[in-house]
Amino acid sequence: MRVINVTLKNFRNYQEESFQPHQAINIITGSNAQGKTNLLESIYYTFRGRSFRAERDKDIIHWQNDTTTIRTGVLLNSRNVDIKWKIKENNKKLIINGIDTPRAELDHFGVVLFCPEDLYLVKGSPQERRKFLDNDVGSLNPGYSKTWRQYARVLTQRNTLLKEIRDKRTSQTQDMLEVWDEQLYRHGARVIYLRLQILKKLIPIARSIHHKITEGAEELQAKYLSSLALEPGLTEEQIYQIFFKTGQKMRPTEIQRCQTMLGPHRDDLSLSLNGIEARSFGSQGQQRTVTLSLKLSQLELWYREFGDYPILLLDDVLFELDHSRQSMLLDKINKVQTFITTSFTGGIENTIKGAGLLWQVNAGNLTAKEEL
Ligand SMILES: Nc1ncnc2c1ncn2[C@@H]1O[C@H](COP(=O)(O)OP(=O)(O)OP(=O)(O)O)[C@@H](O)[C@H]1O
Repeated sequence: MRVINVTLKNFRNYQEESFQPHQAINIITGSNAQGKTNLLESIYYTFRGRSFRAERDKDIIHWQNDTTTIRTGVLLNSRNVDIKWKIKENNKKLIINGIDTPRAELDHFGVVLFCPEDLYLVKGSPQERRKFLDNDVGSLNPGYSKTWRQYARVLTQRNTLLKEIRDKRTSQTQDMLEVWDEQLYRHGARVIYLRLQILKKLIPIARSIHHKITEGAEELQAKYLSSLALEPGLTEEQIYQIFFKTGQKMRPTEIQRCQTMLGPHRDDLSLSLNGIEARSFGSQGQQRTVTLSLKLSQLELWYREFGDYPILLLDDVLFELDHSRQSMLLDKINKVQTFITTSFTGGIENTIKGAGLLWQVNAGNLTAKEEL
């Protein structure tokens, strides 16, 4: 998969910009606050239909305008695809090859992002790891995002109903709750099942990459921690049955607390190095390496599943890695179209000679600086 061209109109500080990236490595350089990350954000938005850092779509629209468009030409399985997003404050439209298209069509386009905030995946709260499960792990199964959205909708509605029942503000009885429970258990079991299926393939790849990066010094262990008591190897139906039984017992407490206490929104991923929890005991460098192994394993698994590599976006992270990790990363991505932002190239131009293009961003204007 490859981005052939990008045209931005009123996207962040880009009023009108168009460029044809290199098929391999694109290094986007420039001083602080010029628009390097904005550029990566536009590529990420193309494939995910949302930003990785803006809470609201309004924030990505140029301040003096009310609409932004991102138009991206992509080569996917030898087919040219024209993806266009037209985004207003409260309304966005996806047009693929000139036709209005549902967002789910994008599940077939792969993008992996590695940015400084990803370090929280190891050292942050369980919520950060759930973000990883939903955005990164989930993207490896077309269909996951739809299931997750269905679950999230049911969860919100159920929590509202729990509160209304507790406050006796509703004539709806617990029968109504049963309707939501059924949907919660069904969608929730599917979310957990899909997560487990993907992790079963992803974790061994991450372990092997981590072993290689650390030259055998560290063994990475990753384990899904569920709020339900789950044995390994369960079917989706078995997970549903367990969710149903445990959920029913938990109901009185849930009404009291107005909260759904069990389900994938309460789950976590445990990450350890040589048997020691990476979150509390890993050094910054070790935590960064775990994140790197997990990101690289996504590239690899995407390739195994779909026969092609996704697009890789590295936002300000390459130069935070030590020299051997940088080399390992550059070595792994030689078949992957990559966009790297940095305000300091650190001589990388010499390492990747012949395999890319150096770009310069200045106040929302992008120019190709030199062929590497
Ligand atoms: N909606 C918007 N409209 C216009 N300009 C915006 C908008 N949102 C952000 N900007 C501008 O974009 C610039 C920041 O761009 P970006 O985050 O891409 O910087 P960067 O080049 O990656 O910087 P750094 O090296 O510091 O990370 C800032 O100057 C900011 O004022």
